[in-house]
Amino acid sequence: MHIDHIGIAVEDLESAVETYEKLLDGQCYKREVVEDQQVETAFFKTGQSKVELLGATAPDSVIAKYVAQKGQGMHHVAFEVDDIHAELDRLREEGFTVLSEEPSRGADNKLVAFVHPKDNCGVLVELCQEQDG
Ligand SMILES: CC[C@@H](C(=O)O)C(=O)SCCNC(=O)CCNC(=O)[C@H](O)C(C)(C)COP(=O)(O)OP(=O)(O)OC[C@H]1O[C@@H](n2cnc3c(N)ncnc32)[C@H](O)[C@@H]1OP(=O)(O)O
Ligand SMILES: [Co+2]
Repeated sequence: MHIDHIGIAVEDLESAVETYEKLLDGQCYKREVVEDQQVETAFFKTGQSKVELLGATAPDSVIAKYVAQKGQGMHHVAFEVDDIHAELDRLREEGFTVLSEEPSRGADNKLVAFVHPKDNCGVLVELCQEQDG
């Protein structure tokens, strides 16, 4: 298991991309809309991990709700795993609240699922697994 990315909720994706291009002295290498999550993502490489900027694509997106309540900032940490189904079963058995029955399609050709922040010392955790093809 390793940290795949940190997710940062932003108000205005264009302006956040400009800021992070300056901050990290590098280009955003990928932009992708993920309809299931009602977000647009912008990715930056930082060594073996990534920074994922997240802008809402709809007023009822979880990102719009988060930014309205807490303002822009760190939204989640994502751990890449080899077998997301096995890992979710293990976490359920340990008593963690997994936020969906099944993983769904995330950005960057990954399957993703989330664990409630109340179980992780206030941090929303994403698990992700590379999909074939
Ligand atoms: C692009 C796809 C994918 C990828 O490939 O990387 C992504 O990253 S998608 C990212 C966006 N999607 C998600 O976050 C999906 C999972 N999240 C959820 O299901 C919800 O956001 C939530 C975590 C269940 C919270 O939703 P809800 O219960 O409706 O929100 P509330 O506003 O009522 O909050 C309840 C409680 O939880 C605290 N909270 C909410 N979000 C976070 C957060 N990101 N980090 C830490 N804490 C969070 C919120 O403050 C409330 O706390 P209390 O007020 O103390 O009750
Ligand atoms: Co993410």
